[in-house]
Amino acid sequence: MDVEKWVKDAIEIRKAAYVPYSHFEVGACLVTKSGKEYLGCNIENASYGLSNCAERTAIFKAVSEGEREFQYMVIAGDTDEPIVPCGACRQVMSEFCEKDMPVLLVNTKGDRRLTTVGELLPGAFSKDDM
Ligand SMILES: O=c1ccn([C@H]2C[C@H](O)[C@@H](CO)O2)c(=O)[nH]1
Ligand SMILES: [Zn+2]
Repeated sequence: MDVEKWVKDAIEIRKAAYVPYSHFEVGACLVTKSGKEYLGCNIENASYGLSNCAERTAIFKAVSEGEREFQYMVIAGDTDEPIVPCGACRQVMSEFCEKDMPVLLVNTKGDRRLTTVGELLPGAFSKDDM
């Protein structure tokens, strides 16, 4: 567990964010059980609703490369309190990550809040509900 590196990398990847509309840079570091990092940033669009959050960018990068087993996620933003993920990202995290997977929410000042996928979206809709 190299949490300090994952935090550093989540903060750093914010530089890649494409945010001409919100100017709000977000970074995410998703770590596989084998220890590989997938980094994501938010990518906006002139058609605002098509924007993709940093968390989903990281998850979709990993899944599209064949990864399915994840151990940890860090999400970073320049927020007063540790950043919180949106509802869409909570649902996508629930699809691919175990409920007890730790999610570390951070800001650039160094504040941190450790939570889990299940705590972020209790009662998530899943394949068992169909
Ligand atoms: O946890 C979050 C919250 C917001 N955003 C993005 C979406 C949009 O590009 C910008 C403002 O909402 O921040 C993320 O990427 N992750
Ligand atoms: Zn989101």
